[in-house]
Amino acid sequence: MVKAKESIAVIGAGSWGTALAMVLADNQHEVRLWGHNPKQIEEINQHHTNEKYLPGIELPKGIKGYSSIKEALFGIEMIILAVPTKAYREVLGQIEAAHDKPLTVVHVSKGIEPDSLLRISEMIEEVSSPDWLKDIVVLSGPSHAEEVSLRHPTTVAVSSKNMKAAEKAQDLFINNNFRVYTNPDLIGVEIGGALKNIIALASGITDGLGYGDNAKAALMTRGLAEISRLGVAMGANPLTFSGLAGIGDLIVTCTSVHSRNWRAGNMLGKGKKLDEVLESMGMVVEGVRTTKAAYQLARKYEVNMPITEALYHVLFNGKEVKSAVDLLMNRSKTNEMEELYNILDNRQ
Ligand SMILES: NC(=O)C1=CN([C@@H]2O[C@H](COP(=O)(O)OP(=O)(O)OC[C@H]3O[C@@H](n4cnc5c(N)ncnc54)[C@H](OP(=O)(O)O)[C@@H]3O)[C@@H](O)[C@H]2O)C=CC1
Ligand SMILES: O=C(CO)COP(=O)(O)O
Repeated sequence: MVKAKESIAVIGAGSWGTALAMVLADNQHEVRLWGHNPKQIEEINQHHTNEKYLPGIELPKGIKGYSSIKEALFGIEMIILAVPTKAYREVLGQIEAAHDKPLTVVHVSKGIEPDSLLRISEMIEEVSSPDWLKDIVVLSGPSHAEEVSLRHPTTVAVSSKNMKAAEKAQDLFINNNFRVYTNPDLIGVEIGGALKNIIALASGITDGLGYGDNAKAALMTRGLAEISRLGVAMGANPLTFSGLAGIGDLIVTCTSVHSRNWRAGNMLGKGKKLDEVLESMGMVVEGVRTTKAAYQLARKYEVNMPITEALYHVLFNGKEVKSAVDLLMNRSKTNEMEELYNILDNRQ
């Protein structure tokens, strides 16, 4: 596949920003990786490594680190936004002040903002002036940075209100190891990627409690049911949840030791306190804030989300993990498919 060489700025030099910079550099694009830690940028430029976030990985020489966002954005028309959700407003403010040309933003983060209850693309739209923001694309799917950086086969989906912009992102990233699909359901792709982290935390907890595969399969299946219920109430296409940004990402995050959400949950299940767990991680655990946001969204849309609710009480109200599981198992009996039938009836 012959591709046009582009100049692209990756904003955020953590694990995911760095792994995606590698994919773009492998595709021969000029890649500027911006991070706010000058020492880390020096390491990227001098040693071609990012040891804190991708230990043992040699970065392609085509990646150049930048600690000045103004320099990183000079002449640039496409950025990849790869910072934690909670940093978006601050970083978008810096981009607005430093941009050179109108930008297409490909966001690759997985979260929902608590209280405002905005999806990431909505937050970008709210914060950014149309003077500099051209299009917003989301890239999401089952993709641990550690495996992408080893060039192991990975599949993701891209979506946007403007599918031409999504197709452009597909062309920039796709290669023999990194297969990119388009999906026109922006809401579903963002909701699936964000909410699977809640179920990954819960799966880590049941693993930490010593429960087995039955418990995890139950969480994943019933978790997907409640993610779909909320997503559909918010306007998503139910089919998206059986795709890469839905079940795909749920599987990879609930079953992999690479997942920071699973690992954090595992420590909670073993009896550690949330504060000490988050301190020991050294990387973002998006599922914690997303649990709060999803709990609030469930109330707003009057959708039943028992796993999210149980986890919310564990994380924010000091509920014991074991009693949260007992509570879930002792809910009043129900028909597995009832709510699905209701959703389908309402859509006719
Ligand atoms: N890692 C993965 O496998 C995947 C992650 N994602 C998503 O990508 C997003 C980013 O995650 P990931 O890269 O893993 O997170 P990491 O914790 O690995 O890295 C986060 C990066 O963002 C930087 N950062 C934090 N706050 C700011 C700020 N205010 N201004 C500038 N930079 C900031 C951090 O800098 P510092 O080092 O100074 O803290 C760090 O470089 C998340 O939403 C995550 O869910 C999606 C798919 C896969
Ligand atoms: O989103 C991811 C894989 O698709 C990464 O998950 P964690 O943030 O839990 O590591």
